[in-house]
Amino acid sequence: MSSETNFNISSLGANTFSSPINLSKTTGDKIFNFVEEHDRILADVSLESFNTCIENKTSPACLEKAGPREKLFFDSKKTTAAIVSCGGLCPGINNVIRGLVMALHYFYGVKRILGVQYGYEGLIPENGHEFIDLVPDKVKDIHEFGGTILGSSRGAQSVEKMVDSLVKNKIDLLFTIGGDGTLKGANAIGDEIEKRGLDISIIGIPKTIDNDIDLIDKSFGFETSFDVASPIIRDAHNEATGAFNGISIVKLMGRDSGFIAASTAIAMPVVNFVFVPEMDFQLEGENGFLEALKKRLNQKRHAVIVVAEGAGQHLFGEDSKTYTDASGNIIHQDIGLLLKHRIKAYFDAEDMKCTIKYIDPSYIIRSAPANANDSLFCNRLAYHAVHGAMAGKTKFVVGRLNNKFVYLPILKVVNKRKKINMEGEFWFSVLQSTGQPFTM
Ligand SMILES: Nc1ncnc2c1ncn2[C@@H]1O[C@H](COP(=O)(O)OP(=O)(O)OP(=O)(O)O)[C@@H](O)[C@H]1O
Ligand SMILES: O=P(O)(O)OC[C@H]1O[C@](O)(CO)[C@@H](O)[C@@H]1O
Repeated sequence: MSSETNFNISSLGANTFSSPINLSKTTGDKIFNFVEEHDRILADVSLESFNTCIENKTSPACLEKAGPREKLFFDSKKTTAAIVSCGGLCPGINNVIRGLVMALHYFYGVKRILGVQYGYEGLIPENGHEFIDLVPDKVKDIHEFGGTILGSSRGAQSVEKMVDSLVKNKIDLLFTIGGDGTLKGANAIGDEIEKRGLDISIIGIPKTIDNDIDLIDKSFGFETSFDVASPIIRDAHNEATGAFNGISIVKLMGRDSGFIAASTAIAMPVVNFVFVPEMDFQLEGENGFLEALKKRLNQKRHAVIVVAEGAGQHLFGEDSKTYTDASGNIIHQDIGLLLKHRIKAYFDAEDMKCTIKYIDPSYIIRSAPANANDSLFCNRLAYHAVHGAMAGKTKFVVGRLNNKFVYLPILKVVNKRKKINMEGEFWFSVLQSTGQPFTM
């Protein structure tokens, strides 16, 4: 940022709370200077020391605690904010949008807040998606609905054109709500802004139902996903017990990480087998899954199987064609259907009667409204995102880490995906709950 003007929030008169908040009490006396902060996090802290810092739960000195700052970089009277949501849907996006608008409007008095429609596409004028004016009245009830009132999209857009659009529309803050693709995009926009020497802040609010964003404790919407999946598993169990050798297969989302499938299995402990992308398993052979399933049916006469969409892709063979979406993400083949067919063929060959039901509730789960805990979480994320933005920070994400809300450089969380540790105690809890063999 070129200018070093610091606005003191109490002198802005922007606070509409009836009793003014004593910011120095809530923040301590630390005053952040935009340029120094930016350089310190992105240049001076190596990934290695950053990671050590994260592992050090007692005093993570290099992690910057989120929250209001005593001095602000942006003058709220002249500030324009924009919000964009990209990638797949996820419970809680509307809560985040609502939280951002409310915090910007009521806490800081930012009156010009623009909603960008249909993801990054909406920042390219040729696409013809108009901005929406976001005011408290417009967003006050949107937490009741799943999805995103702004719409979303996948697919590459010109970073230069997006920055041109930010400049043309006098946007000072861009809040991006999305997964690792969106965050990489946000960082690229931030780089272009830096190259041009502009005073625009780019903020990321990590969104993915898969919970695969690295470092942070959890992403919003994840908890709702297994909350919504749990009664579906209960019903799948009813289907399985309703037939002799009844088998229910439920496919849940999880492109690269199986957190939804694994967490659902623990939350609704009627699941007998879980398959996640992180695991290797065989269908055939003495120690393979089909033998284990036969054993289970002979003992209990029913079985419930939960499979993450990215699991078992090796079973399709190396020659099988892979498809990608508009953003280049792999679209996995239908593992639920493959399991159904292979199980049926196996038991036919064994001359063993069975009834198989295959249930795929993926999109129903993803488009649900946030549960209470996620609603609370989304609100907190939005609140902290606004404070970091108004203090002049850029190219950062807000997230909860070791139970504290912190600001992290975008680049640190998109380095790799978070995955289930197959040697870790979380996975052992899954094995304990399902009773499935350690290896198959
Ligand atoms: N390196 C990048 N530079 C610029 N834009 C990017 C980059 N990577 C991804 N994007 C853009 O970010 C947007 C969202 O990406 P993507 O479709 O992969 O979803 P996502 O944010 O990863 O969410 P989900 O977890 O639902 O997949 C797309 O418009 C995509 O083109
Ligand atoms: O079909 P869509 O909307 O492209 O999204 C599917 C993908 O979205 C995700 O939920 C990530 O947001 C993945 O688990 C899944 O592969």
